[in-house]
Amino acid sequence: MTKLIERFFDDQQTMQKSLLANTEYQLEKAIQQRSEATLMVSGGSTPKPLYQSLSNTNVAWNKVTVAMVDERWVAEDSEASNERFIRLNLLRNRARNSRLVKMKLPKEQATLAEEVVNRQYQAIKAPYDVTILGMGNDGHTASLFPDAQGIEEALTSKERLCSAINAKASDVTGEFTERMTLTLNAISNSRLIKLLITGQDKLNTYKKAIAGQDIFEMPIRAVLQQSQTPVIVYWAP
Ligand SMILES: O=C(O)[C@H](O)[C@@H](O)[C@H](O)[C@H](O)COP(=O)(O)O
Repeated sequence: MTKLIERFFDDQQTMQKSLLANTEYQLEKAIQQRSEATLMVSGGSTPKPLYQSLSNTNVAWNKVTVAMVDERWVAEDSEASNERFIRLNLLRNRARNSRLVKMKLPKEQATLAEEVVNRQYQAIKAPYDVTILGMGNDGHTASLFPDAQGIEEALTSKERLCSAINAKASDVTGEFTERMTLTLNAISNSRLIKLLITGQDKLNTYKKAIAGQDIFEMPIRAVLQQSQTPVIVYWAP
């Protein structure tokens, strides 16, 4: 069982403040100790305020590699693109000098890009310093969706860092079922994982996740159950 640290707050503002301070500290510590830092970033609405505030901090951003945790297989200028979201919210202000490792390549299908994306991710220094994750009420994290095509390999491969995923269409995926995602193997190879969730529904989902075992039913369980890396769960109503 991994070290699960639950940091539950009274409101989102206090949560974001603490999250910002801790993330900034982790990046600065990494730069001090190893002259560089790696920040793995998810899409989703919950980390948006964190990214916006982080972009204004005094971290030595030219020493930071930012890499995508997951991506929808859409054009880079699409509103559904996580890369676009990261460029608009994080890679600006002082953080505009950081290096971005993207997942979306000009290939028609995610599966056709898997090999090259894996090679590019192999060049990122690991363990990653901070990995930011979200969670959906279907139990997905990153783009590790229950019942998706490719999920078994993404949760069990010991070599792969990134996997192409074809999710079952649902309210959560919308029309964006074709994805690229970090594998569990890559996510676990972090110094610290931060899971960001808000609202009562997500709290209920989280409680259901920690109460059960089946990682294919709720892929977030695989992150909560791994024993390699501490996970800090940030929650606010
Ligand atoms: O591309 C994405 O959408 C994400 O990387 C995904 O895994 C997200 O983190 C969760 O769906 C939670 O999203 P919210 O923070 O918007 O609830």
